[in-house]
Amino acid sequence: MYVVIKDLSFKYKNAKEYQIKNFGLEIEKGEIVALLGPSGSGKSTILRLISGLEVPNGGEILVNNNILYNKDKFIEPEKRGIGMVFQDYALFPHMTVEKNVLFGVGNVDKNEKQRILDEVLELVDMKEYKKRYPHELSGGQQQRIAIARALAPKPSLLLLDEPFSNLDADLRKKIRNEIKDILKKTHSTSIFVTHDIEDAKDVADRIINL
Ligand SMILES: Nc1ncnc2c1ncn2[C@@H]1O[C@H](COP(=O)(O)OP(=O)(O)OP(=O)(O)O)[C@@H](O)[C@H]1O
Repeated sequence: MYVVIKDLSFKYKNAKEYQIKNFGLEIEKGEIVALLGPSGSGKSTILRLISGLEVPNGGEILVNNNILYNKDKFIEPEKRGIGMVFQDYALFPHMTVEKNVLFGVGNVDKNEKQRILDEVLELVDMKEYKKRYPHELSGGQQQRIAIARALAPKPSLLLLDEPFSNLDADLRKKIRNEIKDILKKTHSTSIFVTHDIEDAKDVADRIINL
């Protein structure tokens, strides 16, 4: 299995109860899994644990046979090679599309950067928008750029937290189909969090109810 999460448990420091108890999940390479559950069920917390933004109280997390967390080991978030897309796009407002997309791309030469930029912008059909700023784009376009930015460093795993919740109903349907195409084209192994069963059905290969 490409992603293995075993017996994960977690409690926020100031909380009385455990938010995550003995959570387990296995994902095949290239599979898109949706975590579906109501508000407060712990969806975002699970993504924070996988990305390393919170430290679990117990369990194991492995991606592609690399241990990201167990009782002896904690890999820092920036070393995990995990891409994230959030509901609020979180593009840097003072940076052009080009700068936003290349932000997380490491030490590669100029030509390689241009190649990556063209490749991911082509993928999300936004090649003409390199020099635009986020406020000059529609909500759906900003979300496509957020996905291009997450994909540019070639992450081993992509986490998407309610990526459609800011979009109106028509756009939402369109974007989720586009995203599914993009994830499948890039063979991206992905975990996608939502409280909306239609989102989950449209995008995911498999739905996990929390
Ligand atoms: N920083 C924090 N400190 C203490 N408790 C927290 C913190 N963040 C979240 N929680 C609690 O942990 C539980 C799970 O929250 P989480 O955000 O993971 O839920 P969710 O399923 O993503 O909800 P939503 O769909 O509303 O975003 C909730 O009871 C929440 O109140």
